[in-house]
Amino acid sequence: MPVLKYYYDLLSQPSRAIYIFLKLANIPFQSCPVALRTGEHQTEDFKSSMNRFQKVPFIHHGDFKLAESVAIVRYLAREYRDLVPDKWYPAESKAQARVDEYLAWQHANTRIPCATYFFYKYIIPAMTKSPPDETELGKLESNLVTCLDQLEDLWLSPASKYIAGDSISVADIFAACELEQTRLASYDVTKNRPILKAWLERVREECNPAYSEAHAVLNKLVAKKSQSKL
Ligand SMILES: N[C@@H](CCC(=O)N[C@@H](CS)C(=O)NCC(=O)O)C(=O)O
Repeated sequence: MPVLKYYYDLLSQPSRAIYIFLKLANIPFQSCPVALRTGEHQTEDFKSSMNRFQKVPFIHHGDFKLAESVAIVRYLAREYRDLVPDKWYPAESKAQARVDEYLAWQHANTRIPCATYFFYKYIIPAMTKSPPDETELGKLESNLVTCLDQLEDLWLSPASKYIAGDSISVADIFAACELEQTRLASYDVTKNRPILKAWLERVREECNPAYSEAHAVLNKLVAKKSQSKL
């Protein structure tokens, strides 16, 4: 098996998801951090030699280069089938299809609402040094609320312990990493949401210590932000 190089930034939600998966599956990899904040991904050289989409996460597996977190997780689950515990991406057709159903759904229905809210409330004000437009922020918050309602109503309720059923899978890792990002925008996704809160606690616990390791930088920034408000 060729060396697996993993390129990521732990402040990126899909980067954390793949990082946690690699750790939980005991897949050996060479760690290749990319600091998005320095813009190192924006050069022509990066585009031609590293990742043509100029985003993280991505992998180089020998000569093979692959981007897009969902494609990466599926590829790794196939390539390292002997290492990866089945629960993370089940081999059985229908169980795998249920995980895939969420991975397809989440792009538009979890990632976009969470990431857009985070970007508008946290990144843009940090860049422009001015507060976000309240009307626009209200619209984005309402999209986020819809996303959380749907996670509870369509995926976790009434009896589903995890996103894809009774067993934890990569679907839960992807969802949790997106939701965690909103803490930086001072949004508590678990407030008045006992189902989501219990699920998130289960996921954190079952994915530790990899989960905490992946979220350490984000947790530090959240703590710094709340201290600056005191
Ligand atoms: N659909 C892609 C999304 C990748 C993505 O949007 N990455 C962001 C960080 S979360 C990025 O690299 N942004 C840098 C930029 O757009 O300049 C995936 O799932 O891997």
